[in-house]
Amino acid sequence: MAANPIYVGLDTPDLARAQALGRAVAPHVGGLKLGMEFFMANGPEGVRRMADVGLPLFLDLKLHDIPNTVAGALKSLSVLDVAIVNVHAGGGLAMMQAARAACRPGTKLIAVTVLTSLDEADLCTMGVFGDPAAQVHRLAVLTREAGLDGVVCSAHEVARLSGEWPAGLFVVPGIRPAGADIGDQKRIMTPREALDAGAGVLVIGRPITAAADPAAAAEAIAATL
Ligand SMILES: O=c1ccn([C@@H]2O[C@H](COP(=O)(O)O)[C@@H](O)[C@H]2O)c(=O)[nH]1
Repeated sequence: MAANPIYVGLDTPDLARAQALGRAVAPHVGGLKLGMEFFMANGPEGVRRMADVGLPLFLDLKLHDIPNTVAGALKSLSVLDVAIVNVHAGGGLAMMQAARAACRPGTKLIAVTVLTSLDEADLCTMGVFGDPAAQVHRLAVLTREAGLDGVVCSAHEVARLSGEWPAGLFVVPGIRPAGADIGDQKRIMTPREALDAGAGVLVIGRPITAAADPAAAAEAIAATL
């Protein structure tokens, strides 16, 4: 999608910190990802302020509700010129179709399949049995049927999905440079491996934002790609 596939996850409620981080890493990345933590604190105006950094924005709100409600949320968000927005594929086909119809033209609409913080044992506790890859695949097929532009998945599933859906956008979190702290992520891969597997966007948060020098961390990761 982007020449530089790195989107930095700015998980902070602090607008000034998000702006400072965004400006610091801007020369080394392709976009910025704003999630619930940022949006709950700063709202649409915060997103507009982050647009001033001059990079494409991924608004990672993971909308998940009945079709009418998700469509309404996307209509409200359509005042924002963001590159990517998302819903949860677990909301079902009708919800994703309603989201597609309501999404601002020009904004890529993608769906989260199985969170990268979940492994096979976690899925088992929710009554989903077997390798996460099977559930990711089921939800990606549903997402494509609904007419969305791509999915969020881990790097472990992206090779199969990108082979079957050549035009799809594959956004991959759970990215960890070798030796980095894993934190709460479970299905991880290095930036280089994820890119080679078929990722279009690499979502990288703490390995960059928690580094002593975020710009240097972003530059070092970009140099591996
Ligand atoms: O399955 C998913 C979907 C979204 N995320 C988001 O990506 C970043 C990852 O941050 P790290 O600090 O690199 O772990 C974070 O904002 C998540 O909300 C995800 O990790 N997995």
